[in-house]
Amino acid sequence: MTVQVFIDGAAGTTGLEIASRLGQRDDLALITLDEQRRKDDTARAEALNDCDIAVLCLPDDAARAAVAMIRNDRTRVIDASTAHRVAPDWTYGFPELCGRQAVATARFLSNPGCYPTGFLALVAPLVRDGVLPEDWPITCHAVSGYSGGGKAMIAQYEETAAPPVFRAYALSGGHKHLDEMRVHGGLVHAPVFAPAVVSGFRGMIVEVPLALAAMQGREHGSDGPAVDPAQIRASLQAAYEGSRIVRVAPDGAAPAALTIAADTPPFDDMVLHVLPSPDHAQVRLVAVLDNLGKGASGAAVQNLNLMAGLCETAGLRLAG
Ligand SMILES: NC(=O)C1=CN([C@@H]2O[C@H](COP(=O)(O)OP(=O)(O)OC[C@H]3O[C@@H](n4cnc5c(N)ncnc54)[C@H](OP(=O)(O)O)[C@@H]3O)[C@@H](O)[C@H]2O)C=CC1
Ligand SMILES: CC(=O)N[C@@H](CCC(=O)OP(=O)(O)O)C(=O)O
Repeated sequence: MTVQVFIDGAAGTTGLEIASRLGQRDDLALITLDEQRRKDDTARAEALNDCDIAVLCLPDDAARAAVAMIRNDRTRVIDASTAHRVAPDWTYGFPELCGRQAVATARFLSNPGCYPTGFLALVAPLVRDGVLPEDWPITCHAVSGYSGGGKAMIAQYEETAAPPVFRAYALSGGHKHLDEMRVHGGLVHAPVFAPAVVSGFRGMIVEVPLALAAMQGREHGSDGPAVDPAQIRASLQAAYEGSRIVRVAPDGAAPAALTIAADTPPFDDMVLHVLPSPDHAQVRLVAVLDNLGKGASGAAVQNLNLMAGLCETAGLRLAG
């Protein structure tokens, strides 16, 4: 039987990219609402209750309201918003970290945030494997394309004469992703999070620098085992072994730069770099991903495929 999918918020940035990924598929049928009805609650409630899987690409409050409109015990939900990411009765939709089976059987699934996807891919396996203590003081620097801010930010960048080329924000802390990073990272403390937006459309670089030597001999005890970049690499390689989506860049000389081209097409893979200093006293962990690929829309399609029992990567634009 063909799986019926309804994208609530299909005219938005994330929704459009999901629809374009699903457009050529014949194993799924899309329920669509025209421009006049896409924000009509009666039409939305009908679609939400008629579909097998609803993908919510809405602001947080609208996503909560959409879930409340579901009156049956059958419709399954993938929520791309922040609303349910640390809710205890929701499954966190990061199959490489939380398990494909958990995703495949989820009724209510929360799609990870874009920055947390890069952050958690780098940090969660290390904490889980005991390579990093759960109370390590972690910092995360990240740079996103402006599509990360949705339609409103796209308009700011594309309809303003001279938008900023670089915009650091969340300067007083309190970013909406902090809880998600802490909880799913297995961390005691939320990271110090320093995000920025640049004037390219898509893509993001998320970095977690670790001062390995500086931390030895402090609260973790001078006799404690040193954290070595080789252990970090081994933990990440084991976590993503066999994944076609998340991979660890080969060991060797660090690239001169990590870049995302201004006109880069959508991409769904995420590459993790382990970049130690020559003396291994420091390491920079860096994730390169598309905020609208593994950071949102591609991840939603991956989760949808697992939930519907379809090929995990069908419909994702994967290189190879
Ligand atoms: N952009 C990104 O890179 C990422 C986004 N997300 C999350 O995905 C969600 C959607 O984000 P994004 O696509 O960027 O946002 P957009 O603003 O681009 O799209 C949101 C869409 O939801 C529609 N909408 C708002 N309220 C309602 C409502 N009550 N009923 C029906 N439709 C409604 C909007 O309508 P209208 O067109 O009229 O404004 C718009 O089309 C957000 O929660 C965001 O946090 C997650 C990861 C990354
Ligand atoms: C560039 C930009 O503004 N990014 C957004 C995060 C992207 C997003 O919409 O958040 P989710 O990934 O949680 O859905 C922000 O920092 O609030």
